[in-house]
Amino acid sequence: MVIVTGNVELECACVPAYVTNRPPFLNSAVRGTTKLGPHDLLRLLKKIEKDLGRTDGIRYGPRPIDLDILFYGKHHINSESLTIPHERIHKRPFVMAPLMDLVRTSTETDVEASWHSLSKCSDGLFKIWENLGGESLIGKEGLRRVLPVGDELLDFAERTHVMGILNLTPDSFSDGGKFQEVEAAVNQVKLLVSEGADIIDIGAQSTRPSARRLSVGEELERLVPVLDAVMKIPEIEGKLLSVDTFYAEVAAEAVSRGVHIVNDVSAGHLDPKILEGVRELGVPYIVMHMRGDPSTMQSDQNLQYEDVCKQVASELYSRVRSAEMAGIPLWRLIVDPGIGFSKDSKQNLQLLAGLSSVRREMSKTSVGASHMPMLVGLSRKRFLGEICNHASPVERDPATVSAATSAILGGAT
Ligand SMILES: Nc1ncnc2c1ncn2[C@@H]1O[C@H](COP(=O)(O)OP(=O)(O)OP(=O)(O)O)[C@@H](O)[C@H]1O
Ligand SMILES: Nc1nc2c(c(=O)[nH]1)N=C(CO)CN2
Repeated sequence: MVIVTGNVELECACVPAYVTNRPPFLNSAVRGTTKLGPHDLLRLLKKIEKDLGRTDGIRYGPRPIDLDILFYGKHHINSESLTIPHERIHKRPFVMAPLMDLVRTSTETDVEASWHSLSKCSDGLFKIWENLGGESLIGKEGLRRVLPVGDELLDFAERTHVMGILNLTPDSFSDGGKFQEVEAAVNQVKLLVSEGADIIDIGAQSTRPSARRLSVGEELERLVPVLDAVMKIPEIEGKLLSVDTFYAEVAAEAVSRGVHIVNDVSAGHLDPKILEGVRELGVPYIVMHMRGDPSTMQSDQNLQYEDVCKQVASELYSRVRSAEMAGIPLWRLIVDPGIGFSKDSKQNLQLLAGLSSVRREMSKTSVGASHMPMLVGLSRKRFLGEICNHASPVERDPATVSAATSAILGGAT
């Protein structure tokens, strides 16, 4: 397992260290496995830098890309051309920040444990990060956590973004049937944009428990004409589009037609090709929590939780990990607790009221997972009516209802 860090020149991201009269840089870190030895890996990185236009220039000076090896397994290397761990990790917040997102809190493997012991501080990487200023540095001194999407770098910490939902499903439980006609769908998108939507999510497959599963061909037949028409309207300029699909082929077709984000309610479970497909597409991926599939998600077994927040957090994290292992970097993932998917009304409320505890639970496994943008889909879900409905059979603990309501109103994500 190796960790490579890189930064590319950008219009806006982090203020660079060392040389300040150059444009800001986007910094990131990835972990992966390689058959290359450390020096061969360095040679490959140098070749990539060169292929991307880097020429020999001033040390620490401007460059289109810089790739460094931070760790290489448990190895400690000190040769003329290579020092591992990289000598300056501990001095650089812009390296430590993305590195911390990768390091798990419980060191599950010898290799990860060695990264802490090889670092220049006997208390390990977490202490180094804390000494530099830790999480308090984010948002200051030019250091921002961003999600690259389309031509933009979204800073989800800045404000809550609103997603408008367009269902092209005649059998959908909410607005089913209304927007089959392209024109009606386009008008609905215009309305959503005028009402403040930042992202438009288009789905052609119903995830209702009793819905018949559409084939790839059927889904595309519903989706493509609308998508093509929506892409042409001026109102969509500057907005993001996501496609709600669990099929790799639908995701690829939608992205080729201009969609920016793939929203997969199955988090990779329903089509074995989707994780790899999304990796190749290089777009953000919404990983939603659900047990089973839409036809089994509300079974008694799938509704069994001892602590819904804890279990959703840990099951969601394992999907995040699978996505990462399939090659989708953490910075492209958006997590979603899956309100209404394998949860009953009480569990939906507990989850909504406990969104911050979902994050806390995730941070116990991985610092990075706790910082991911979080999507919460509430639109017209049945349990919302039950919050207000006094005749509801749902057991309503007033504190839970009140916390859930403020989560909804306050944009807790
Ligand atoms: N862990 C490492 N990763 C990458 N390069 C390394 C490492 N250790 C030593 N080097 C050597 O450092 C040399 C200069 O690297 P590079 O051009 O990336 O420097 P820089 O970007 O100016 O500084 P820095 O690497 O501190 O960001 C490389 O040619 C390489 O031989
Ligand atoms: N990510 C995500 N996708 C969805 C959701 C949801 O809550 N989250 N709800 C849906 C139908 O209700 C359909 N699609």
